[in-house]
Amino acid sequence: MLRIAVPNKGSLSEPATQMLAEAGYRRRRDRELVLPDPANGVEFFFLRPRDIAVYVGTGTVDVGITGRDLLLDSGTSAVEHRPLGFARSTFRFAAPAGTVRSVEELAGARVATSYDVLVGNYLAERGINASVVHLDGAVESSVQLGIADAVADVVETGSTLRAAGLEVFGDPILQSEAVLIRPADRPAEAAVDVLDRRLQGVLVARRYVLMDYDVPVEHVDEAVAVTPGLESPTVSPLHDGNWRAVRAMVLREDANRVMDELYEVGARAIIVTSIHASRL
Ligand SMILES: Nc1ncnc2c1ncn2[C@@H]1O[C@H](COP(=O)(O)OP(=O)(O)OP(=O)(O)O)[C@@H](O)[C@H]1O
Ligand SMILES: O=P(O)(O)OC[C@H]1O[C@H](OP(=O)(O)OP(=O)(O)O)[C@H](O)[C@@H]1O
Ligand SMILES: [Mg+2]
Repeated sequence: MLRIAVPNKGSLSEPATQMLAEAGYRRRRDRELVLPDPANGVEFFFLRPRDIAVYVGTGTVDVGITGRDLLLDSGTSAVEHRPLGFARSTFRFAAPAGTVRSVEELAGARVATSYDVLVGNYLAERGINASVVHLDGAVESSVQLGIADAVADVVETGSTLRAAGLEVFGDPILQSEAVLIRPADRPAEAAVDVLDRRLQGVLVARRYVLMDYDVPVEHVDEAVAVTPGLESPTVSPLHDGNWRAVRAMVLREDANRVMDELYEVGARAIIVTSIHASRL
């Protein structure tokens, strides 16, 4: 039975649960901490997102979902197996407008963060001697309240920073997103491969749509060049021998541009459908 750690709270919890449900696993109904799913040969452990790398790093659980930032901050030996495409954020320094312009200027300053190891390593690698102030959350308030000169925190829309009168400076410390992690010293076992393929299937189903259209025989090559698909598009005969039907996968975000281009080359009856599940 594969043991899988899943965040029980916070920004990662709901999208992780949703993704696992779309991948065909049993969904958590209440606030259970352990959820066996024997039909799929797995057992879920709902843990604090910050603790997941600790469990996976020691091999207590086989695989887990957490944030890349949390993984790096954990200092454990767990490794990233695959990015999962949700909870995307950057991790950045910020300070009141005009007070700190570069990371080098943090020398001698107090930097508040919930990610001490990540920030400590980043500063140490650059030889910058700043003191790291640990806070559990609402880090953005620390400067106004006088216990820090700058912060290092998760930024998604930037609205929390703005509301606190802070501005980012320096390069992003990290681009983060939810990731599947596994122990460093253990090769991915077959059961992990199944989970991994299922999660990839969800990612593909979310990223792509299926496009069907009819096109005159003499324009098939031009149309197929617009929709090359993953391997190669399906081209089928129609009852009217002058036309062909084509089916191909297209990136969801490109769907309208692709439909415009297909129409230009003579395609008609262009239909887009969502992909419910996939296995590449
Ligand atoms: N606004 C956000 N947008 C995207 N990802 C976020 C956001 N806030 C936190 N995360 C991500 O969530 C993970 C942190 O989860 P955690 O549950 O510790 O904090 P949280 O989501 O802020 O929840 P809490 O309410 O407990 O503070 C990190 O990987 C972080 O990058
Ligand atoms: O750039 P934004 O879209 O504003 O999002 C970023 C904010 O979201 C998270 O905070 P959360 O609400 O989880 O509170 P916390 O600081 O107590 O964790 C994160 O810690 C940032 O503060
Ligand atoms: Mg938070």
